[in-house]
Amino acid sequence: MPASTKANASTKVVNVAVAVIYYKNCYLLGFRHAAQHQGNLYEFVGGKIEAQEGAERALIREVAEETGINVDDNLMVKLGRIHHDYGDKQVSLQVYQVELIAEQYEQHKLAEYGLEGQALKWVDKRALLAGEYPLPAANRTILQWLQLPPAIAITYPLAHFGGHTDPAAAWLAYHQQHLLPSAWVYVRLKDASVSRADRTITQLMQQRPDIQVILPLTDGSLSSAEIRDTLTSQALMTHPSISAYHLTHTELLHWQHSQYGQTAAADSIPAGQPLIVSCHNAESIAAANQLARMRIQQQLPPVIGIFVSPVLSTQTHPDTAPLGWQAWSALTKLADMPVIGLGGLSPSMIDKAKQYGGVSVAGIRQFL
Ligand SMILES: Nc1nc2c([nH]c(=O)n2[C@H]2C[C@H](O)[C@@H](COP(=O)(O)OP(=O)(O)OP(=O)(O)O)O2)c(=O)[nH]1
Repeated sequence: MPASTKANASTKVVNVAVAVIYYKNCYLLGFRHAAQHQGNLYEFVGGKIEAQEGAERALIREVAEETGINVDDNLMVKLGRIHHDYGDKQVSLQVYQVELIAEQYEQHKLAEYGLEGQALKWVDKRALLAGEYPLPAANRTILQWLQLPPAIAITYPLAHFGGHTDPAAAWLAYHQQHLLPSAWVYVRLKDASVSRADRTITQLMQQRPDIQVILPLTDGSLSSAEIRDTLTSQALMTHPSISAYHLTHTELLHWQHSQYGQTAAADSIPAGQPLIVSCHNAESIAAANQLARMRIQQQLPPVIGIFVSPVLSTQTHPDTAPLGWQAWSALTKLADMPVIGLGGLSPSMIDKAKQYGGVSVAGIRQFL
């Protein structure tokens, strides 16, 4: 093959549809043949998207061809899109979660081989996420996405306890008591006093070591650098329950603009933890996609989700017009990472959120 043709072949991006098939806590993996690209590794069922074929159609076809499972009528929820450069091949994975119904699982749970002779294995979610099954490098991001729970609680702003003699103590007592066991919690006070925010958040994490914490990049009105110096003090930085850092819509757009000039905002984003970002429109989702691509390229922990809000009207933002489910659903389609519904929702609305393209729901009052 002439060198130029070889170079073109290696830069051509292969579009792949990937199905994360599961029933309850059991996830289906295939095993790639030694001779295949990324051979001798486990994989989620999937394959190349053909010309003129959409990702979802390709997925239905590949799942049927490889496993015999007909997922035509199953709900598919898009998790995201990953561009990965393996050096010898570039792939763009379009990843969907496909939940089987009991009958489908019963029918296929004992199959040890797929229709193409490949080994199949149903594995426990915990073992999968713990990395017990070696997968291609691009799948690291998928495993991080799968950590997201169906519901995320958000703490009340400190001002909510403004009537108390010691609002921080009241905030702490309330959340210490009301957070559900092992809950994922976006812990923020929306308070201008950085030292108070730091102290109060640390206390909550000490009192409730079971919770998984999403920390604000900033809290109150101080600059990213100041809060990071305080919030990422040794004790907090190394706390095992920090699941992610959160960027507000404003911080995200600030990051995007700083890409082309001063880099202070870019530098203020922690490199060691996954991120969750707030978006309200197509522009900020495009910025979140850009940030997500950069994190993958730099092999940093990924953007594991975005809050897209407000889905419905809320008491906290009575003047903001809600998106409504249809417009929210249109926005979920633009995102290259899992979407979390926020605004006027309750944990019981998770099924509705999935039907409209999200993977989780979040909120304050209904989630505490
Ligand atoms: N099916 C699947 N492919 C994955 C995953 N992760 C990942 O990086 N890939 C990559 C490996 C391959 O380069 C590509 C999948 O393409 P494929 O399975 O249709 O293609 P292949 O090269 O193995 O097969 P072929 O050319 O012989 O048809 O995507 C995954 O979880 N599932």
